[in-house]
Amino acid sequence: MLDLETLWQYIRDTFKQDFSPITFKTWIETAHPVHFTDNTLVVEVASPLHRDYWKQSIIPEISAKLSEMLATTITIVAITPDEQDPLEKTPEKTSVQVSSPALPRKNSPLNDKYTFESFVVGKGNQLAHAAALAVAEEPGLFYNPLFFYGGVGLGKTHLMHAIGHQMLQNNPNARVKYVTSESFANDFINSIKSKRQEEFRQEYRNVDLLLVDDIQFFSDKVGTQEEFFHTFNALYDEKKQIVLSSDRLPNEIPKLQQRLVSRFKWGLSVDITPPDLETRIAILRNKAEAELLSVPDDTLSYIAGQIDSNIRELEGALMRVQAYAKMTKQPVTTSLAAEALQSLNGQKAKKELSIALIQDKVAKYYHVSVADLKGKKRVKTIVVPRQIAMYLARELTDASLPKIGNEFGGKDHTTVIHAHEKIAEALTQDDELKKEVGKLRESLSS
Ligand SMILES: Nc1ncnc2c1ncn2[C@@H]1O[C@H](COP(=O)(O)OP(=O)(O)OP(=O)(O)O)[C@@H](O)[C@H]1O
Repeated sequence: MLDLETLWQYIRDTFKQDFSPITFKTWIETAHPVHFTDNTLVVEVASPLHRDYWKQSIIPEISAKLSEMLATTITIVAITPDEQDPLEKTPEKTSVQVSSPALPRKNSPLNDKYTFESFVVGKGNQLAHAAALAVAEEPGLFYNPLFFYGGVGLGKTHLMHAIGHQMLQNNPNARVKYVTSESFANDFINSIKSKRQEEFRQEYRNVDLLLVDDIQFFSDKVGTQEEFFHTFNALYDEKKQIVLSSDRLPNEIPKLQQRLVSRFKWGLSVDITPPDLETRIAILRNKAEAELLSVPDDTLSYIAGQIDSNIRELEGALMRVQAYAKMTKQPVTTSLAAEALQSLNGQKAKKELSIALIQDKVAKYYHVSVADLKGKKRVKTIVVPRQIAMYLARELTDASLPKIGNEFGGKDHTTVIHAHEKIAEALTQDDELKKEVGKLRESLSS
């Protein structure tokens, strides 16, 4: 049976790919599903302007897509917050639906697409995948907490949802809660404002599995960290499974309390690194199959060769090729893919010269962390890579000196000038350094 949450998630997923990010953000992200009864979906939109646009443009698109995919007609009605929900027959219902706004999200639903079945295992994520599966099968037993870390768009969220799905499949009564760290923080703050802290605690502590995504956003949030510390302890003591994700290791998250850092290390921390070409091709093939697209193998290889770090971008590229083929009414071929991705490559080239990328490459090359490059440590093993990264940022980007200083943890522009001079000078004398910087330059321009 199709329910409101599943249907809405489906609509969001589909249109996130079909619409441009700005369209998606403006029209879909601002809307909320209200009711789904008798094949009629009521959606609350932000304003009369939104409603009119929905009527004219969004509803016909969604309806067409839904009837194609579900082989049934779904009527969609858009209303503004001031308008009466047409499906609401009794006043009592109002109080059920529009309960106090204090704790708006009870349970962020899991994304149906993010399962173990749809996850392609390769070198970069093998360990993370195995740990995820172990935790899903035996929650609270092996690795508690399980901590995923790694770059953007590499499948951390996907694996977290997969754990949730698997656990529910094994035990449909399991209480699974997935939130981003920001939702956790918002819920916590709202609970204080509305004096519902007890309710908040019940919600977060009476679960069998708590998944908290992107916990790097806890940095700086002192009160939230305090509350999370107690949530963590309560769950841990009850042997309930905790799974966390971040773009870096716990001890690299700025301003994360030491006691949280040490607790996060109690279990297993496992990183996810960018997939190799073979894995990228396999991911694309899976995606093409799931979306019922027919894409020749050499075209999949071509697309996989174009984007080598972020799987979200990789999937986006495939969708772009598909949309381009549809628009120009041509079959998907490698040359068509090359045409479709041309502008993307332009953007990529620009992005390759971003300071963040320079920092990333330099950090990896010298086996230090990006946090160290941005930090204040004065040991030589960090100072030299930091100065090299600043030098390259000055040489290879158009960024101003203050901007570069800012990107290095808020340093003064004179520090950047000093670093640049120092390395420029050293390069005239030190052949080894010259070689290293040459290699870095090369890797940044490839
Ligand atoms: N191994 C994989 N197999 C199939 N799909 C994958 C794999 N890894 C990532 N994806 C897909 O790539 C997209 C991005 O993944 P996800 O959102 O999980 O990344 P993330 O690491 O959580 O990123 P962020 O740091 O931005 O939160 C998703 O659509 C996901 O399904």
